[in-house]
Amino acid sequence: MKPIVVTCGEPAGIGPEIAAHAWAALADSIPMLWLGDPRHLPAGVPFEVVHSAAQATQQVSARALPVLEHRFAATATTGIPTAANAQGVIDVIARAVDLVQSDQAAAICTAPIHKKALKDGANFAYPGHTEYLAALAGGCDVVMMLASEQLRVVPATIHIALSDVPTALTPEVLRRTIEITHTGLQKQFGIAQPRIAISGLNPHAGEGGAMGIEELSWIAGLISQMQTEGYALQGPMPADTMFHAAARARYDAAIAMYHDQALIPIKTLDFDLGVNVTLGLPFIRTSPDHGTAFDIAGQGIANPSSMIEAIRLAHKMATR
Ligand SMILES: NC(=O)c1ccc[n+]([C@@H]2O[C@H](COP(=O)([O-])OP(=O)(O)OC[C@H]3O[C@@H](n4cnc5c(N)ncnc54)[C@H](O)[C@@H]3O)[C@@H](O)[C@H]2O)c1
Ligand SMILES: N[C@H](C(=O)O)[C@H](O)COP(=O)(O)O
Repeated sequence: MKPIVVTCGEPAGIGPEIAAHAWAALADSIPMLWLGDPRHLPAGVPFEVVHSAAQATQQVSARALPVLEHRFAATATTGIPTAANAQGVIDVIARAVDLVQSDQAAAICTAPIHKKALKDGANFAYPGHTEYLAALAGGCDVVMMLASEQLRVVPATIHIALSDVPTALTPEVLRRTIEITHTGLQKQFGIAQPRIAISGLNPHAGEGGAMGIEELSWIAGLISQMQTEGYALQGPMPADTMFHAAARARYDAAIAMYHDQALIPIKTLDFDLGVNVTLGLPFIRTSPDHGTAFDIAGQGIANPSSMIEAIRLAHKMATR
């Protein structure tokens, strides 16, 4: 099987150490290839430089972390991003996409990036991996899903200011989010008839127009229309009461209207095991659900569980 390519992410963050832990946990079962600068790996991690994805064999993996070297401008200081390294972080993501699109790798698992460090250091034009990967894939429509055993959530708008949400959230955007989520649940999660719950935008889903009008003016109508087209949808539901255990049992994924409405419930329920999956790409991409954690980088205390789950899920999707 082709390896899962794991990007280094921000070298000043916890990405390199959790990738090393993930290799130690998964080396027997999942071939992986770390793409980055070996100078950024924690001291003592056994690694072996390979020159192509094909060389990242199970035999190599059994004795060391296979590394496809990507030379960065500088070494890294844990907890403090180096501006000169920002372009390397961006280039590694693009190189990983090349590997998967040329069929040399089975999937991509990205370690966390620090968005502001990339913007400050290299004028990175994208607010996150999700948007950058969509551009690298030729400008396809994508959605960001965070998934765990307990919950799958998708925000209809992603990395934008809260004040921009009501304008950015249009019937076209919500329809596309529902369509991509539905297809992703079928193809990547193997759910034949996905049930999708959709939140309202306003408190109490607008409470009949008393607390906002978007639910009445178009969200409910779009949901009804798409139900007649065969989608198994519920909503608009008040966001505050759609994430308790009994409610979660009634759907396969929840679509919320903005970033925190979707991500607070899953990171509260399952921060250690949540996985970020981009749906709509022509290749598989997963990521841990947490960020660069500068406050604990280099201390050996970062929990690798979300990274391990992200690699496992990428492998499961690739072999489905
Ligand atoms: N996939 C990604 O690239 C990704 C995901 C989320 C956040 N980010 C970025 O990461 C940067 C920092 O974001 P943040 O501070 O909001 O969130 P964060 O997830 O980096 O940290 C939040 C808190 O959780 C702790 N934490 C995070 N991961 C942990 C782990 N594996 N083990 C133990 N504790 C852990 C941190 O120490 C911190 O206290 C931002 O630039 C953000 O955009 C990137
Ligand atoms: N929005 C995500 C989160 O808060 O977990 C995170 O920033 C990752 O986004 P990308 O995968 O687009 O970098």
